[in-house]
Amino acid sequence: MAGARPNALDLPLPYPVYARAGARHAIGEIARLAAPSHRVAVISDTVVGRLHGESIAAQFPADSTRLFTIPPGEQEKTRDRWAELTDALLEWGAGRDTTVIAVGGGVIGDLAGFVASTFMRGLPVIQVPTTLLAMVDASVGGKTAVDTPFGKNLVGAFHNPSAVVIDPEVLVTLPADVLRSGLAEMIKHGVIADPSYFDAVLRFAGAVRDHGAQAPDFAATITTLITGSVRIKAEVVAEDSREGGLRQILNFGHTIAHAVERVLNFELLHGDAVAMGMVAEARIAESIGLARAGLAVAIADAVERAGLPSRLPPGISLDDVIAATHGDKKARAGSARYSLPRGIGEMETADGKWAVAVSDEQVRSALS
Ligand SMILES: NC(=O)c1ccc[n+]([C@@H]2O[C@H](COP(=O)([O-])OP(=O)(O)OC[C@H]3O[C@@H](n4cnc5c(N)ncnc54)[C@H](O)[C@@H]3O)[C@@H](O)[C@H]2O)c1
Ligand SMILES: O=C(O)C(=O)C[C@@H](O)[C@H](O)[C@H](O)COP(=O)(O)O
Ligand SMILES: [Zn+2]
Repeated sequence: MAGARPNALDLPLPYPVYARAGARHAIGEIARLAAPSHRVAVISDTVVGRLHGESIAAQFPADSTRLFTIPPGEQEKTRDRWAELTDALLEWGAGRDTTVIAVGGGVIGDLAGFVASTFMRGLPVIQVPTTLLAMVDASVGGKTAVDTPFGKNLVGAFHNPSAVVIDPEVLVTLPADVLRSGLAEMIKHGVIADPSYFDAVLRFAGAVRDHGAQAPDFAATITTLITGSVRIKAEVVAEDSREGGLRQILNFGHTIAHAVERVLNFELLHGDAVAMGMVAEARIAESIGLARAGLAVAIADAVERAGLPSRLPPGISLDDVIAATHGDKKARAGSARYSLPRGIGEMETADGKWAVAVSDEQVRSALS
C-alpha cells in the first residue's frame, strides 16, 4: 500500500500522500512514479497558477505540458468551467496518455478532479492542495464535483487521486480569512473522531487567528496537525470510500453549511459555512435530545477561538435555509438527514446508519 512508497505517510489508502516542507519541488518525480504519462495538464486558478502552477509545470518537458487556469473562487466551480477545461484539453490534444495535476484550493481540486474523472472516461489526477482546507480535507478521499444553482457538489464523481502532495510552505501567501477557514474542517475532524485532536487544534487556533502563518512554530505545528487531520479522514474513507454509511460523518455541519452556501449564491468561504453549520447542527443534536448538554457551546467556543463565525449570517431566512437542506445528497424520501454528534469524538449511529432524519419543525425550533 501507500506506506511502502518512500517518504509517503503511512495511511490505509491505495495512493500515497506526501506531507512535508518543500514537497512541491518533487512533484515531477512523484508524478513519474505515481502516474507516468506522455502529457501533463496542470490545472489551477489564475492566482495560484502564477504562484505555483508555472513552476510545477516547469518540472515536466515543455512540449508536452500545459498550464490551464480559471479565475479563482467558489463561483467558478461550475459545469461551464468544466466544459471550458475539457474543450481546452481536447483542443490541445490531450488523450488517455495525459495526467492532470490539480494545483490549488478545494475549488480547483474538486473541479480539476471532476475534469479528470470524466475526460475520456477517466485520467489520473495528482492533487496538490495549496490551502489549509484542501490539505486537511478536500485533497484526500476522491470526492470531485461542481456546484449547480440547485446546490453544492450536485454533479460529480468519486475519483481517487494517484497521489496527494502537501507542501505546507505554500500556506504563507494565503489570505488570513482563507487560512482560518481551514481550521473549521480540522475542528470537524476532532468532533467526529478524536477529542485529543480537537484539543490540539484548539491549542493552536488562537495563534493562527491572531498571527496567521507568522504564528510561533507555525511550520512544525501545522504540519503535525495536517497529518492528524489527513489520518482521521483517511481512516474514514478507507472503511467507506463511496459514502454508503460511515463516511457520512465527514458531513457533520454540512447539511446546514451547504444550504447556507446555496442561499448566499456561493459567496462565502466553505470553511466559514462549515463553522456555522457545525454549531447549528450541534444545537439541533442537543435540542432533539441526542447530544449531551453543552456540546453546542463547546463547539461554538472552538469556532470562535479560531476566529470563525458561529452564527448564521445576519438576515438570512431560516425558511430558505431549511428549504435548501432538502436538496442535500443525504436527504431521503423528502426528509433532510443530518450526521450528528453525541459528544466530542462520538457520532450518532443507529442500525448501521450515520445520518438521522430531522423534521423541519425540529430544525426551526432548534435554530430560531
Ligand atoms: N472533495 C472534498 O472532499 C472536499 C472537502 C472539503 C471541501 N471541498 C471543497 O473545497 C472548496 C473550498 O476550498 P478552499 O477553501 O480551499 O477555497 P478555494 O479553493 O476557493 O481557495 C480560496 C482562495 O485561496 C486562493 N489560494 C489558494 N491557494 C493559495 C496560496 N497558496 N496562496 C495564495 N492564495 C491561494 C485561491 O486563489 C482562492 O482565491 C469548496 O468548493 C468545497 O466544497 C471539497
Ligand atoms: O469527504 C467527504 O466525504 C466530506 O464530506 C468532506 C466535506 O468536508 C466536503 O465538503 C465534501 O465535499 C462534502 O461532500 P458532499 O458529498 O456533501 O457534497
Ligand atoms: Zn467540507
